[in-house]
Amino acid sequence: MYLEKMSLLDYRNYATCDVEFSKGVNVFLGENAQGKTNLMEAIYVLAMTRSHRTSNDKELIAWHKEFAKISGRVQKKNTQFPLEILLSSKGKKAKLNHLEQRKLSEYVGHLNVILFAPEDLAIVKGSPSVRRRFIDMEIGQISPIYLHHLANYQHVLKQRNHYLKQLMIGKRDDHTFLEVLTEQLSTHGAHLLKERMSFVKQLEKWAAPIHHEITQAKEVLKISYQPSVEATNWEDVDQIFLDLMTQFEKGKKRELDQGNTLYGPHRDDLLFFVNEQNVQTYGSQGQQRTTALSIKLAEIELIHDEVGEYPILLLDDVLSELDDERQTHLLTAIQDKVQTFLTTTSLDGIKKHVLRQPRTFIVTNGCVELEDK
Ligand SMILES: Nc1ncnc2c1ncn2[C@@H]1O[C@H](COP(=O)(O)OP(=O)(O)OP(=O)(O)O)[C@@H](O)[C@H]1O
Repeated sequence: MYLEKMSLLDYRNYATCDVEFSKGVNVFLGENAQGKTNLMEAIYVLAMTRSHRTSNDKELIAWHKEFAKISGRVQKKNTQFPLEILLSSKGKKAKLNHLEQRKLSEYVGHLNVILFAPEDLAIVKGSPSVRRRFIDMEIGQISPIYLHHLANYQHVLKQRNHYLKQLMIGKRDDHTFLEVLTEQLSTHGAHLLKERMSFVKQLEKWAAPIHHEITQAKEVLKISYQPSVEATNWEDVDQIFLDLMTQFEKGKKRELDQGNTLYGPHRDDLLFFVNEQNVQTYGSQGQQRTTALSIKLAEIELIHDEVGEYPILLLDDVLSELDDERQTHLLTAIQDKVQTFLTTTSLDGIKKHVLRQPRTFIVTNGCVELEDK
């Protein structure tokens, strides 16, 4: 799949902008703070309905404006369609084929995107919440039902935490409602866990050989999901539900003492091991970078496997951060099959010969122009 064109209206520092992209490599070249990342972000929002940089949609609207619009046209093997996102202080609307989608989860997944930015090192180095968000965003792209369970899980979790606090401070003493919430949480939680376990297995299947190759067979990458609840069979959603319920029963006193939900997918983590050592704790900066790169490249293959088409790839400010070998590996892996967008302040540090006929855009103060050849 590829994004044929995109238009912006009052998006960040763009008043208006219309760009037609190449199916291959697109380069956004410009000085600092001109709007290169804003363009990448707009593509990401068009695909995912939310930014990778902020959870506050108001920041995306140009200063002193009421609303912002991003529209684009997607080409797939057998179909093509327009997408549109409208952002306003009242909320956002997502249109697929000019029709507003009632649920954002029904919109997400029509344009698949993988973003690789320097912050992605946090998937390896950062806190468990970063990794949980990563898993949720990536599975959400290939499974709308996952997003449905996730939204419900988060809603019930909030309610349950609030109710546990009220029980803790003695404002309530009826445990029947807690049981109802526990059952609902376990229902949605079981679906999340089943999908996460299967996703992590797939991710490892694709990432391990890529990592092996980038490190010239020196390193073996393993990825392990760390659940806060033990289940007897991760492929059986009913069994996971029962195991969650059992854990809540066992841990009831602890939860009531702390007024908080202590088990379930919102407490889980993902660990990366290189040659059997936890790369977050013991890995060098280089090993952590390679791990992040392997994961991103694996995701491209994973989406292709699930969806039948390659996603588009956004490389925000990462190419110059990679050494020659990793750069070559990345660019060769995507060549001719993945539509790629990359930002840079200079093409100097970039292996231009590997980039076959890129389309270069000059970005200056919220304006995008095709480079004169
Ligand atoms: N809501 C907004 N309205 C208007 N301008 C905004 C808004 N949000 C950010 N900006 C402006 O966008 C510019 C930053 O753009 P962006 O983050 O895309 O920079 P960049 O070209 O990627 O730079 P760098 O190379 O430093 O990463 C800044 O000048 C900032 O003031």
